[in-house]
Amino acid sequence: MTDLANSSVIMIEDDPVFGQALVQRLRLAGVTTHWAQTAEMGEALLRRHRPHLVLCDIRLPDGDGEALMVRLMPELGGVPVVVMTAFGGLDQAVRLLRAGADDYLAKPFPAQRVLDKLRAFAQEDRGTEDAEDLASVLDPPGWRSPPMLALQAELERVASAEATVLLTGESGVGKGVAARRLHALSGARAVAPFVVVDCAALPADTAAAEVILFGGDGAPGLVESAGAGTLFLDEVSDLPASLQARLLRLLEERRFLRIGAAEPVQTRARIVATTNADLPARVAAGTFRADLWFRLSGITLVLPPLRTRPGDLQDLARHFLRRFAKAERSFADDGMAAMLEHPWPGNVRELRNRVERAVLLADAPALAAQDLFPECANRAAPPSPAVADAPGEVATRAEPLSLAEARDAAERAHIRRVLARCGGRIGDAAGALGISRTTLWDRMRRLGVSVR
Ligand SMILES: Nc1ncnc2c1ncn2[C@@H]1O[C@H](COP(=O)(O)OP(=O)(O)OP(=O)(O)O)[C@@H](O)[C@H]1O
Repeated sequence: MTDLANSSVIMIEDDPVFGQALVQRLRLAGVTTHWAQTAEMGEALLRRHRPHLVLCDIRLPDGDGEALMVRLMPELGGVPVVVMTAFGGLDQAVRLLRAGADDYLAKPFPAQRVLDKLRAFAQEDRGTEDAEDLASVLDPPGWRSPPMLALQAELERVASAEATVLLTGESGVGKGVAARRLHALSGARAVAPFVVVDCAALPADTAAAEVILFGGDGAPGLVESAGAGTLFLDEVSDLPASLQARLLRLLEERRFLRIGAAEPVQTRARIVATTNADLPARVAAGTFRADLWFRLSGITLVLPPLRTRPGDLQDLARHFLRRFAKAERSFADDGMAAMLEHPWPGNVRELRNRVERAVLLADAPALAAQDLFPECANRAAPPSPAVADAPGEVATRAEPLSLAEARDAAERAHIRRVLARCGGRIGDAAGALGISRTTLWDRMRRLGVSVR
């Protein structure tokens, strides 16, 4: 991935001027950049996307970037985190490095430094799974059931048209994958860009959002960057009212105005939007424009929930197992039975996360129900294995653990398990844990874990 066209960054930065300049520069380099201006928005973005790099400012209007990162880093699965500090924030940056962040940049810094880091991290092969997911766009696993074959046929039918397509379905069901599949099927369009607009993450400030979408100050926006490709409006129901009007005009006239420009620009991009919200209900409630809904929903394709596709579930589970397991692993009979019974409220995303976690935590080669659904095992036989693994210190105490103690105990137990699985080899364990060797040593020292 030294070519940055397939890479993505989530940036959490509240300074509109610095943030916008950086976003534009990264996007010009072909990096898909999601920008959150608050800690809350950043957390929402990180729960939905696995970027190749997280850039996080330390001071945010609604909280502390340090606390946010310390809380989320364990869930990021090895995605590198680079902290941005203003003058005077060095102490916090150092604390974050100790807590597992990968690097820091002291502001102001040129955008090129971020691009260099992206390349360097990519060479360390610490990228995330989304790029691999893209590879499966040509033949998506778990698209064999009758409803998915019907969806595939519909995508093929509408692929070469220009018409706007709306993809609906529950969260995590694979709407993003379907949008990429549509793009890949669309002939000449497939070699043009596929540009993602994360509608939920556009800045609340309309002018700033308009610059990102339509461009300004001589720089193109996302609509223009899509060229003759696909403009993918993810979670379009989250588009603020002011931007709904601009989008409607774009759909009707196929033209837009760069901010501050006099001449409109024509777009040849095809628009594909997704939503997991009930848009007609939003229209009825007056929070989504009826005319925009009408324009968007001409061709609406619905992705069925995973619980209605048991055959696909098995295919997908095996796909994720192959992807996350380095050694030979399988599903135990009770593991597969439990998966077939589970209602999968988080759909394919939940399945992916459960298999990934089970591969890392389970000791036996065959993943059992308790590895895939540890919350059920814990309910049946408290205390949790993670806590019981930390002898004396916590398991025998009568009063409840503080959050920090519980986190340390779980982390300590997990590091011990992974180290044991890797035969005590620090490099392998760090790789499996998605952290650097230095970070692992540091954590082991702090948590009192030794290599036996
Ligand atoms: N058929 C598939 N093969 C491999 N991975 C898949 C497949 N379908 C979905 N995924 C993975 O599941 C996760 C969720 O998929 P995706 O983002 O497309 O869902 P979504 O319906 O757009 O979710 P949301 O509405 O929450 O944005 C992603 O990591 C995606 O790569």
